[in-house]
Amino acid sequence: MDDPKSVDIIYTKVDEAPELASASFLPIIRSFAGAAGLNVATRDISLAGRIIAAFSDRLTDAQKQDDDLAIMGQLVKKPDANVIKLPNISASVPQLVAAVKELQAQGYDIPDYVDNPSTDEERANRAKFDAVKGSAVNPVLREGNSDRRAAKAVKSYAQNHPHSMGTWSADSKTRVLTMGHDDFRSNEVSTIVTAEQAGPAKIELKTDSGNTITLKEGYALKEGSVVDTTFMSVRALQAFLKDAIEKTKADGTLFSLHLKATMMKVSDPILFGHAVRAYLAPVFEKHGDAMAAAGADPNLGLGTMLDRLGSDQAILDEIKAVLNERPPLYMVNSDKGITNLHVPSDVIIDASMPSIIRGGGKGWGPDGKEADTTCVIPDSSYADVYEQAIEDMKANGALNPATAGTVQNIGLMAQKAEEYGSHPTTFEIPEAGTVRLIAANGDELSSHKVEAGDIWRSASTTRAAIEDWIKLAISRQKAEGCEAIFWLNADRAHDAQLLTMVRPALEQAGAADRFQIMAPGAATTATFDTIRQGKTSIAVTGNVLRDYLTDLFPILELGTSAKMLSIVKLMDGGGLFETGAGGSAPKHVQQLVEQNHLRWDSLGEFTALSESLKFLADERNDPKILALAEGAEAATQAILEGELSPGRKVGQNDNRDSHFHFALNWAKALSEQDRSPELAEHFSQVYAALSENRETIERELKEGRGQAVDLGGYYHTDPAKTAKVMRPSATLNEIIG
Ligand SMILES: NC(=O)C1=CN([C@@H]2O[C@H](COP(=O)(O)OP(=O)(O)OC[C@H]3O[C@@H](n4cnc5c(N)ncnc54)[C@H](OP(=O)(O)O)[C@@H]3O)[C@@H](O)[C@H]2O)C=CC1
Ligand SMILES: O=C(O)CCC(=O)C(=O)O
Ligand SMILES: [Mg+2]
Repeated sequence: MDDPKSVDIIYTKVDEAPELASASFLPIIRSFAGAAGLNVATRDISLAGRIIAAFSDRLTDAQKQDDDLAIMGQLVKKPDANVIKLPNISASVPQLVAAVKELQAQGYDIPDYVDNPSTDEERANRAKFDAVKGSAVNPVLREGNSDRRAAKAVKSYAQNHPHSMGTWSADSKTRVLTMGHDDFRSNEVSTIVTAEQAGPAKIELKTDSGNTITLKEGYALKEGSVVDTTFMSVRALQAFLKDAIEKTKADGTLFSLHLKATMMKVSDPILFGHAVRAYLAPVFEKHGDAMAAAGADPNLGLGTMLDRLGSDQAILDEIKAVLNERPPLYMVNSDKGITNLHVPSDVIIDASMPSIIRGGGKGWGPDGKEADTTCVIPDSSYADVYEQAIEDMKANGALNPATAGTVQNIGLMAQKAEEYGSHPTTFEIPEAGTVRLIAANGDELSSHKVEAGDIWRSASTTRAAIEDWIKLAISRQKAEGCEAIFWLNADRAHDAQLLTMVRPALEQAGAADRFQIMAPGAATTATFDTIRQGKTSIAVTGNVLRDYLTDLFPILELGTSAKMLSIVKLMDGGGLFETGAGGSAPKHVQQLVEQNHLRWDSLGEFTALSESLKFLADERNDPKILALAEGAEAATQAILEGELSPGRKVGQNDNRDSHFHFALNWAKALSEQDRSPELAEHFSQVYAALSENRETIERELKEGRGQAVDLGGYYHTDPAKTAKVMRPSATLNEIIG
């Protein structure tokens, strides 16, 4: 890491496909920004980097790393923060275990991840792993609300080059099943913290056997925060899952479960485990003890269970038999036999449901064929969005990306808003009793009667975050002048509290007539109606729907959420520019390793880069930086118009080729602008060198395509090996260098 005093932009170091792309693209950015005197530094928020930082006390000096995530957590609260954030792995336990294994093999003294820690040391290590697990990065960096939309050029490109869509038929058997009672949605209690109640609250379980267990002390509640508590009844969940399996069997569809085990890292792995247990119920009934003894924990997924059962043929045969008689499972990879229930983080609802909807309601079955799918979404808080989307497809057919309008999103995300901030206050209840949330002044804010195994949680959202979100919505609606809907349900406890702030704020701003307020299901139908007419709608939503909708609509409109502009206006004045709205595409890494082709599209990085530079230019009133920003925008446009984005197959252009063309067009634009004669002079030389050597560079970039490559690791790759693969053109490197 460079001298922090001279850092202008932080570009995050992450994992998987986006990190491979950075190996090629970041040297180009640094070279171009360097010409304007800017220093682009990196901070490591990768899974491997976070593990190394957490256990640095056990490592050699050469292996140690700073806790870059903690440093960035401070940075985003400073007014001059300017961060380009790429997607990083939010690790499930199987991913975490694999990363640890890889680091150990590379000579790092990282302890094993222990399922059931029994000594103080194991418990201390486990606490460190728990902090690294799941969506551990985004909540720390996202100190602002979210503004996600497709840039105009990106949207019109998608309309002119529509991606493939599956066909929907009115008699598709695909549907959503959700609980609708005894779940998080129906048990929710919500309140706004008063001045007297503010301060450290307490969460207590008074057991039916007469004991008091303190689940949490020092739960900091601020005046004006909306605080929710709720729980999922495990008894109702088990009955629901049993029934869902039977209904799926009767329908003759695939069984698929959709959760967010990464972002809801405490609750959703438990829900996932219940689903695995329900699906394999006959095996657990017969062999429960032997499976527990082997560590075949359903929360970790069928994949880990099968590994741990090793060669226990009797149980393995039994599992096989049950898989055969149950409804067929929706497959993550039917060639490799990886099911929906194998790894909790393989089926992430924000990406998995849109993919089914884009595909005409189809999923892949164990026979490698497409089939209608029953989509099991246990909690009913947001399930009706997907239900209504499916109904809309059945009634009106697939969305046409050539003519569809667009949905933008303004999401309430700042300061660990809503459910995504609830991990430290989520508990699997050890014993039947009553859970109470008690404010600092002793007021009881909520009380829930629970049973052993129920999942209880509390989430809070600060008034400052809510007010900032409403302001952002008002200013974006003003800028677009289009339809804008607050996706809030007056009949849901939490939303009703938000509405007590939203309605007066809109009135006060004189904007009430420019916004509608609709429950999520109705808003879904209305929004599809709007975009089917080619118009724009702004969805103003809470944190979870921010996540869901910014994959759902982009995947239908653009084919992927990787192309989205994703801006987080930090509440303390800085800017966080996320690259796209999607994930880190593990399949793309596999293709690179096997065929030396990286189909990752860096359009998200391109648009984030110009936004970050624009922000900096504005802040410093610096024409040189503005020239860089506008040049980057022109280069992005040239990539789109020239159809220079990566293709899916080896032999086509890949990620590296697109970076070369980006550099070429960026240099061209800079050589032609008149904001900075100095930059024009410098980049006319760069442009001349790149264009004169174009054929050589293109040939060098394509050498070795089709052959397997070695990156020296998966989670912790070897920088020299990666650079060799991702920067194969000596000519380009020399010009850029
Ligand atoms: N902001 C963040 O930090 C986020 C992180 N994640 C993490 O990412 C990992 C993978 O998540 P997953 O849900 O599979 O999502 P991904 O977005 O990685 O994958 C879904 C599919 O989207 C397509 N895709 C995504 N990005 C691109 C791109 N830049 N160019 C071209 N195609 C793209 C790919 O389709 P195809 O294979 O057809 O080419 C890919 O397989 C997980 O570890 C998850 O926790 C997930 C979401 C956001
Ligand atoms: O933090 C994560 O795990 C994923 C984030 C995500 O999906 C999103 O913000 O859209
Ligand atoms: Mg998402």
